[in-house]
Amino acid sequence: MLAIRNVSRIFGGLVALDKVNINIRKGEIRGLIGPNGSGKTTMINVITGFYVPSSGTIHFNDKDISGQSPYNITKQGLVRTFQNINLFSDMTAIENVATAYSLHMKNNLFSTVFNTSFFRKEERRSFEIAESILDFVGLKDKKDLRAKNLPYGQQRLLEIGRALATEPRLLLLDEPVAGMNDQESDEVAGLIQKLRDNGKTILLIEHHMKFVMSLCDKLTVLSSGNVIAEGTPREIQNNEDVIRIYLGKRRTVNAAH
Ligand SMILES: Nc1ncnc2c1ncn2[C@@H]1O[C@H](COP(=O)(O)OP(=O)(O)OP(=O)(O)O)[C@@H](O)[C@H]1O
Repeated sequence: MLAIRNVSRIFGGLVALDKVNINIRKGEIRGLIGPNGSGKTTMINVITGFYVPSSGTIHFNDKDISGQSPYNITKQGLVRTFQNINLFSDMTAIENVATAYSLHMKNNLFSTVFNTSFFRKEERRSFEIAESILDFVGLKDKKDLRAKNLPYGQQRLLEIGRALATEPRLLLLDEPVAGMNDQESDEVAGLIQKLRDNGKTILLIEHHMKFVMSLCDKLTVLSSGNVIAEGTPREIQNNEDVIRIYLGKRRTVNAAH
């Protein structure tokens, strides 16, 4: 579904990604891990069009998307969430999701300005869809609360809800459980599994080892812009190179976090 071939990204003299190859199959949950500064965020930014690759290609469903704008890439079903909360804080939960859906559907200016019956119908539909998405992410009973009044974990769930409103086929989650307690991260893990069961493909960056090890089908490990290992969580836990790069922090990858 996603084929990253020989992708490099250079900032000045710094090689943030060095001829990276990654292939992601439809329906898998892939984790991208690696120490700070190893190139994970740069990889997501390159995939989603926020950065243009210095060289190499990215194909999504067999189509070359390298260097396309983030807007165009999102429209094709490759959608991301951000490390930091990125909600309309004064809007309610349902408004946040409905807005994301409407923007995705792009009501034309004419119908918006003149408030035609078409627009009113579309608006009703966007709220119906938003409600079903909130139900899916477990926030239906919070739909009328302002985003800023939700606890942190629920704000992150709402962000995933906003991403779902743009009808992704491949969802990229940037540190989805950063700062969450165990119960909150279990909820996110359950949601990601449910997404996969509904036909989505997931690529996630996460430092929380227990989370990625229990959730992901396969892991790709970056170190200094290079893929140093790829395999099942069990294979990665036993990989000498991976254990070595994590040794500075903890004794084994398995024990981390
Ligand atoms: N816009 C930029 N300009 C210059 N250097 C950058 C830029 N973005 C990233 N880098 C550098 O590229 C390297 C990879 O950074 P990146 O943020 O992708 O790593 P990361 O694995 O996501 O780290 P973390 O886990 O801390 O988020 C780092 O050395 C970083 O300083």
